[in-house]
Amino acid sequence: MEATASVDNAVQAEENKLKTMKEDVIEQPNVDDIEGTVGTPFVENAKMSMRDVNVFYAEKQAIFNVGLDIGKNEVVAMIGPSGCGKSTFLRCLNRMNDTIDICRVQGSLTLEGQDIYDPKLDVVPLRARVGMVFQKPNPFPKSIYDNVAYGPRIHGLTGRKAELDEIVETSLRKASLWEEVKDRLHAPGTGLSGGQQQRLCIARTIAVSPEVILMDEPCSALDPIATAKIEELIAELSENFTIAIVTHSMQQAARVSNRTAYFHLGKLIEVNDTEKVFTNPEHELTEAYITGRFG
Ligand SMILES: Nc1ncnc2c1ncn2[C@@H]1O[C@H](COP(=O)(O)OP(=O)(O)OP(=O)(O)O)[C@@H](O)[C@H]1O
Repeated sequence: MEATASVDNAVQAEENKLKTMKEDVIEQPNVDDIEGTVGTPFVENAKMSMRDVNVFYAEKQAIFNVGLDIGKNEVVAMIGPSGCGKSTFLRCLNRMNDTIDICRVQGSLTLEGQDIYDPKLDVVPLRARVGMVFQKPNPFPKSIYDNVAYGPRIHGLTGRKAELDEIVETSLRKASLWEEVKDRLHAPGTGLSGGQQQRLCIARTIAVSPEVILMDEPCSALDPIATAKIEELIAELSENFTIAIVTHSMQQAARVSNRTAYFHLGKLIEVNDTEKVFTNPEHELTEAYITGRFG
């Protein structure tokens, strides 16, 4: 009898727990019901300014009226559920979406006041000024040296060997890779570990002296130690560069960024100082996301 009662109690306790959890879960809102962005999407010393940005893949709209500034030497993290448009928005910032035929970008997007969608603007120098590091490290099938020297060569930054050597060394140092590779600069870049390859890709981006670095989930293919190295590096890089990073990891956003932008269903819901977003979010959707309560 006693044993049955204690089983009943345990079952009841479990049911109560499930009920409370269910009450905590919130339903996905209708995209049409979300209006505007709360917090501080705009800053005074903006390096890049985006206003009324709408993005379509053929007929399907992926980004709705997004307005956001990225301040000089700031690290802005973009977070949100899968498919909310983080990567699409990031790729607008150096016209990477131009490579997708069905993608249309509308709105105003400027770099230091210059319209980056001006039809007269050449995207090659734009992509040097606004460099990009991808999810999966993608070194060229060339030596470590040539990976880093590639950009300066094609952009004609220097024709002199000594200067190129200097750019390669400085870029590898800034990417915290120099000590690990200085004795094998002519070995293939693809022979490095995943974390080293990603730092090589960062060195390659830095080598053309970008002003802004876009990072699209730069650590998602890396182990925790390699991830920690890249996160440390992001903090160092922010002294000289402006950085926008898309990440699935809320811990990573909290560790590396100054401001965090929360996207949901293609809308920018909240932008605030990172500490505020993770400790005292202004919008209920942000709170639901960071506490893992989406149904
Ligand atoms: N090349 C494409 N063609 C058509 N639709 C696309 C394309 N790329 C993205 N989309 C759609 O646009 C929306 C936003 O996708 P996006 O990849 O920007 O989201 P995300 O937040 O970065 O997602 P994830 O976190 O899963 O990478 C999604 O509905 C996606 O299916």
